[in-house]
Amino acid sequence: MSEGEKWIRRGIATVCLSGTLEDKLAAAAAAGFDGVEIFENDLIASPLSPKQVRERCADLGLSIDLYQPFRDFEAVPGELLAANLRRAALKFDLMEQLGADTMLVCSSVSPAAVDDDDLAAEQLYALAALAAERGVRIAYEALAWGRFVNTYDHSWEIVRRADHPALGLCLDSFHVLSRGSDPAAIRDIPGAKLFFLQLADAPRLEMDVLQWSRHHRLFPGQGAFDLPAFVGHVLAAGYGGPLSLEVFNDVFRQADPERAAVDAMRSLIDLQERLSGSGPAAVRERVRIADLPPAPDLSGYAFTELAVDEVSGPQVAGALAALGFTHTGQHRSKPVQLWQQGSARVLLNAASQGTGCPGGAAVSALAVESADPARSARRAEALLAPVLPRTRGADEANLSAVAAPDGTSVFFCRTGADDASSWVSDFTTTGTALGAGAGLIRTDHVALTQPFDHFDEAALFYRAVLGLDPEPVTEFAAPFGLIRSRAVADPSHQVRIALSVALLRRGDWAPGVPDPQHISFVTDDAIASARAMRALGAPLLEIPDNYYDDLDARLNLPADLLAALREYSVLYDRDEHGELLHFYTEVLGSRVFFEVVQRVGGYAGYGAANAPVRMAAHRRLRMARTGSGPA
Ligand SMILES: O=C(O)c1ccc(O)c(O)c1
Ligand SMILES: [Mg+2]
Repeated sequence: MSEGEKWIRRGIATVCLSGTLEDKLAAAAAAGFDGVEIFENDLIASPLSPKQVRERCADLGLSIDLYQPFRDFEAVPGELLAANLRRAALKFDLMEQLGADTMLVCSSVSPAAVDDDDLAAEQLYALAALAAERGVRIAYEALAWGRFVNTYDHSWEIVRRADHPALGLCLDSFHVLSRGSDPAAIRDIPGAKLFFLQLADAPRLEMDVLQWSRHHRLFPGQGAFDLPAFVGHVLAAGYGGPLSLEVFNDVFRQADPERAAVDAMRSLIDLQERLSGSGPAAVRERVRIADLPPAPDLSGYAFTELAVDEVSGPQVAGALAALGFTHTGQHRSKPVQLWQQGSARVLLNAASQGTGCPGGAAVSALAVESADPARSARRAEALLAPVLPRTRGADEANLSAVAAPDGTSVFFCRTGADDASSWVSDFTTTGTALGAGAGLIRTDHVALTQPFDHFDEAALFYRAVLGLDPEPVTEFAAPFGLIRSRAVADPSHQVRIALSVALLRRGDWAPGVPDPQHISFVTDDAIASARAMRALGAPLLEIPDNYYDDLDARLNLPADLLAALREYSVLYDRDEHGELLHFYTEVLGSRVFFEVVQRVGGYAGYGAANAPVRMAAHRRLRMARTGSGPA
């Protein structure tokens, strides 16, 4: 077997990407794909002749793995068959010029089709015979909404009956998994009959399957389907073609194609890593990516960094002091302060440009404690994370950082090490964190609102780059629109990142905090921390009485607990594992605030049920401050 055949090839359908055919091909090549599926409409709209497209692809190092889709062919009355075969013959001419040897035929949705498997098989045989004369293969795909053929086992039954060497199957994970078919039986199909494999993930939705497919597909790892298991079956059956993405998604179709293609490639690298972890050795070897180091264990946050300016800097510093933090260090060469309490560390960086607006503050970086920071950085690069250029003094730590899709820098550190990954020696000591402060122990999570167009990309990025596990998507009704959130966390829950997004693009009426972000710290006694912080003058967020009356009605908490929660404006939630007591500060600068959480008995969530109350409280304060509305 040659090197070229040993490693599985990666492809992408042009329909996944935005722009003209030329834009799409350039983007696919730049992201490192080996091949493309050419979507017919992209070709039709292109000024390039099929031969020129072939040349363009060759120049870009792309093979044309599939021409698609050819629709409404099979099981029609005789007079229509002739027309369909003529249509196919002309497409075979085109494919010859393109240099594409496989044509996708989707199961018919035509009102002219009849429910007759023998007729479908007979006509597909005729098509395959014509194709074979032209050196072309037919890959028959059951659309989930096909009129009579809408499951993979049915499409296989027809292909099996037709029994022509130029006729095989195209399996599309969306069509198989959206219908709830058991993919395990794919293993029983001869590998040589699996001509093509299209991959798409999707969120679990209860809706019409065609709408679901045409608008909501996602790249593997971004949705709810078990793609590693699915692909595992297909490879175990002996499929030898590419892993090819076919994702119809409203957002991706409007996104910068170069960026979307990178997101797509990252999804395949991640999928290959998952596949290489189990299954037969021969399959594992084919999908393995040699230069992708496994994710090192993470043991927590080294620090989080806020970009501040001369207005927000002192305001945030004052708030941190009142939360019991100590200003323990000053950067040797930059206007960066280190604040610490327990192992919770916050940097205030007045040098970066990233505050968003005058007087604003924003999360500019998060730094994780990695068992092997250099390996973490190599992994991030292998997953196509943009490596950030760094300016640093001669003897300062050489921390590598990458940029997440939302612009946040991600650093890999080992705070206790005596090498470059320990960043603390870049700071001169300005104070010592004495005692317990106000009881904060470490950072619990960082919550980042994502740009609408990059939510799914960001979740996959953080998950794959940092080796985190996704938590279920939750959605809740908030005062200014629905919010979707999804957290990702390492297996031991030392690093949690909570991502959220408004379900629709925001309009102009956006009176809430725009794109809020917060950093959450752990206490083991929320009431005591709130009391201590209040005594220090911390700007804690007040929660209205209605909230506590409702808590009482819903949960019947012990009276003294309820009274303490109410007195200190501490919120409460419960899940099947335990309880959450948590409270917030006011917004500092334009969008950032802090949270304190006490997780009791393994509570796993983030208090989403309370987020609307928090949002309304923040809005009330904002209006009171700016004098532009009722308090
Ligand atoms: O939505 C469609 O029409 C369509 C076309 C081609 C495909 O491969 C597919 O999965 C869906
Ligand atoms: Mg398909």
